Amino acid sequence: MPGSDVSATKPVVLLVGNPNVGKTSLFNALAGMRAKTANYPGITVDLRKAMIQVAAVDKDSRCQATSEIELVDLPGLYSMETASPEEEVAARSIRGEFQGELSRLPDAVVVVVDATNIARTLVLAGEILDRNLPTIVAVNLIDAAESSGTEIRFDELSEKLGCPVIPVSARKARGLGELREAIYELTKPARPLLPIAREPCVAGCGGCPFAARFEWADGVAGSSVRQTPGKGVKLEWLDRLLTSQGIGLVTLLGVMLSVFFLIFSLADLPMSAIEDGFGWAGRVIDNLLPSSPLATMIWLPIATAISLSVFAVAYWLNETKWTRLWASVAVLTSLVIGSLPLDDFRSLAIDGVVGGIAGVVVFLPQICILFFFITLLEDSGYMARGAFVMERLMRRVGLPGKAFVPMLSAHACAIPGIMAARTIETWRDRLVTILVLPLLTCSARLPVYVMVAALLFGDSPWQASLMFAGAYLLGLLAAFGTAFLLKKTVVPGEAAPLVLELPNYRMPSFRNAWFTTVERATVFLRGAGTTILLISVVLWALATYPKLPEERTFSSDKQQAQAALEYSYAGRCGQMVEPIFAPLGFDWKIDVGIITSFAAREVLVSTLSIVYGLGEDAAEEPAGLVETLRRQRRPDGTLVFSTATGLSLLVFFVLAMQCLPTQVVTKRETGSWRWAVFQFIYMTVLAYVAALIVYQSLAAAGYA
Ligand SMILES: Nc1nc2c(ncn2[C@@H]2O[C@H](COP(=O)(O)OP(=O)(O)OP(=O)(O)O)[C@@H](O)[C@H]2O)c(=O)[nH]1
Ligand SMILES: [Mg+2]
Repeated sequence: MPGSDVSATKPVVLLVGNPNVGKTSLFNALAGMRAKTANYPGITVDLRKAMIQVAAVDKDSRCQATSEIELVDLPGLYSMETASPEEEVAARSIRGEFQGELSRLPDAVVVVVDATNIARTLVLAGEILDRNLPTIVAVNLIDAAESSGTEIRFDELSEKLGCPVIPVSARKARGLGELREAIYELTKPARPLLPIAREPCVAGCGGCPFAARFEWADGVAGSSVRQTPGKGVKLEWLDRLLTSQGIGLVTLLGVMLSVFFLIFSLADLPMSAIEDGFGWAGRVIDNLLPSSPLATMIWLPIATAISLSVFAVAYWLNETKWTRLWASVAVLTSLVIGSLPLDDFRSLAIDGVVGGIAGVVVFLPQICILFFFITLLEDSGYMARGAFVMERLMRRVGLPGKAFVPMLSAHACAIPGIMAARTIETWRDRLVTILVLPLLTCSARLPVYVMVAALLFGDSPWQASLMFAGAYLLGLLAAFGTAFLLKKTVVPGEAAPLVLELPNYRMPSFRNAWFTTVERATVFLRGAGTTILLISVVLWALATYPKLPEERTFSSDKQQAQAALEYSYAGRCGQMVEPIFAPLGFDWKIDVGIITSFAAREVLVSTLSIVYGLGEDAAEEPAGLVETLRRQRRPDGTLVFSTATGLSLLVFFVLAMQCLPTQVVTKRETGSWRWAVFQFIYMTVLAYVAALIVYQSLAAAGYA
């Protein structure tokens, strides 16, 4: 957790409010952080802390006085009478009962309310004010309120509430200085005790306290908020359409299809630029390494010299502690350089390292474009309408409505999705959600989808995006089908419905979309530079050694390269499992990719890049991954990547469980390996059978 090295003596200030009022956005703006925000409720499920400076001009001394406070972002809650675990996290912190670091009453509470919906979001403020904690009300989203013609008299509001009221806009960074000042005043050491000039918010109600609170909030809002007639945009008709069973579903499909179309029409240019870049890097390395026979002879002493100097630098680096990791990498590299003959080293650098990394990184543009648009959609409020449409279908198959947010996160990666399933109250609902989440398309599958789309439908962005949408849909249908089967067999029961308040439409923030995209890209590149790089080097070694005996001769270089590949460990291994995957249309080189991709799915593309790259004739014009794959032929002369094989490979990757970290998290969240093993067997068998059906039926129809 960021900033957890917090001293207990600093004042603790809580950010409290209804879900989706912009608490996390305000937290990010005040603390300079980038925690996840989105325009639907239930994004924050745990508390998050940061130390921030608050300051004010001291009235007596007339100097700027500063102090440090601990700001805590909480999950949203509607009332102190909580309904779900994440609301309970927030309520306990307010009551000062939270075990661990927050085990005392907060020094101040900032209640965040939504300027576009004051009456509803003030209800909680009333409840907090009745607790007599030092409170500030921050009216957020004033930018949105202004543009919809809502006028708020903040002085009057402050008088009615009996506490400071600060208008802010987390998005536009307005009012942050005033808020900091107000926090400073409330938390400064010698703070005078403020008399409470306010009637308790539920005074005089003999009946239902909830009704009284709503009435009170309506009264306060009614007297201090004015709506300019005709200015606010009423979009109820749109919501009726977007959440209806028919049009809503069609719209959701259309929106997703358009995003996929954008991916394929925009990514072409950056993708070929990256491909060219790696091609250029390969040529540079090739030219840098000496190639004359004499140089080959003296390579060993040169390599030893390079190796020793790298080692010396590594040793020196090791003295400073933080570079130990890099020093070990350098030592390892120096050993490899020193021990390889020149030609092998050339192949390792060009085919193994550059080829392996290039195979994955070329798909970066697609991933960036996807996340950019999805974040914009989330922020606009549209995704919450999508949730509404999906919720009805989900409940029918036994998935709880609350599974929607985990399902949305699982489209980046199953692991945060499984963790987000913690918000689901009942064990049955949580288990079903956890078991089906890995079937949804995570970003590790994207390179495989894009590769197949480029192979089969390289010239038609429309067909490519349809295929893409089909793959997403297949994952979703498989998840629904599995949930339904589970409901009928292993974990029977009815799922709980979701009470979801539709958030207002908001102008999406490009800044937020940009940062989310950069974050996803960084995760992806870090993977390419570490895991994928390591696997690529190991795979290169397995596909290169043992070498063909010298005495064997071949009629062409291409034949020799093929024979060498078949003779290697990877080749033998691939040929051994060939009979298992042959009915799915895979040749033994794809099988090597299937085996390595159980480490991480995207390793398939780097593996294919290396294995097919090594089998190429060195004299032939080098090509990018997709072009290389497209020209591969089987021994009988037919294309390896026919429509049947391509789609069978795609289906296998949509459905197979090929992610060890996810399994570990499933084990942790369900408390036993039983469910992780169940998930693995179930998904792998499903993937095999589905790919088998796809290949055999397409082959029968003449597409093999
Ligand atoms: N226009 C505008 N939008 C804002 C502002 N503050 C937040 N938002 C948007 O409101 C949405 C919700 O923001 P969050 O910060 O995730 O809200 P939250 O209160 O933390 O939500 P939960 O964690 O789900 O309770 C996001 O789409 C934000 O971009 C603002 O000042 N102006
Ligand atoms: Mg939040």
